[in-house]
Amino acid sequence: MDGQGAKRVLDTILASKRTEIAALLAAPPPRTTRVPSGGVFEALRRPEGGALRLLAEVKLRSPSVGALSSLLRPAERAQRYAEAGAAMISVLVDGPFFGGSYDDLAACRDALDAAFGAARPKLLCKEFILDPIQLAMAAAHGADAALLIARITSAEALARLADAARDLGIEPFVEVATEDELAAAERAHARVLGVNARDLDTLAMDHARAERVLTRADRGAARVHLSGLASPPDVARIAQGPADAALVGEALMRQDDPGPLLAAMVARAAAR
Ligand SMILES: O=P(O)(O)OC[C@@H](O)[C@@H](O)c1c[nH]c2ccccc12
Repeated sequence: MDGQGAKRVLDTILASKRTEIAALLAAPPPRTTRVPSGGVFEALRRPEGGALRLLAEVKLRSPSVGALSSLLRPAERAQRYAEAGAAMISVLVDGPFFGGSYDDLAACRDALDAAFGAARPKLLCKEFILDPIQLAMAAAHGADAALLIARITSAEALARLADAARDLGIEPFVEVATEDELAAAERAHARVLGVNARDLDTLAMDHARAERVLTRADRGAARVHLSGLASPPDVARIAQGPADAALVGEALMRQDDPGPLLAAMVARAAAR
């Protein structure tokens, strides 16, 4: 896909979200017994001399690569990720473009609670969030954190969404790609920052830009490298840099059994 095609996809996704939001607002508010756990910042923060934390993603497909492995159901996959040492599991809940759902998130949460109790990895709800109703859905379906993408909102809206997330007890996980977006994230008081090496408008990968933005980010934040990591040596390279944590999606989603690859990545996350 070229840059213009990618931009059109993002615009199409956002238009579809506005329709979904209208439907969510018209429906009865979500009810739940699931409670966010807190502790997301601490789970992602790398102690001095400690290992890079790893986040593993459940993403059944994506607009740029198409279908990925769906042999394991999301909840089974989340358990493999937890067994292999993921600090956090990111679940795509967008349906039309990424093949996910809020029910997938809830199934992951319930399976992890049953298998690991309080020692379970944290859960990140990944969605294109434009309205607080999506945050309420994330919390009701078991998220501990929700992705807020600086690229798709104004700085003011980003700060309001971050406050709304905190009011629900979930951690705003703010994704940025550029220095301007970083400034907006910092104004929203984000303490968990994801720096996407892939530009959402063009889909172009730029690891040098990601490292630069990560280096400029507040050292008090948990700083997460997002996208483009394919192998244990890629993880070892990020572990040498400024990031506290790194997120891996597609490479794990190409595996019918992601356990061995994630375990090998965790083993290479140690040294700085
Ligand atoms: O599959 P990759 O290259 O490992 O990247 C994962 C993750 O960063 C990517 O899925 C992502 C980052 N930001 C997003 C926003 C929406 C949807 C998806 C994403």
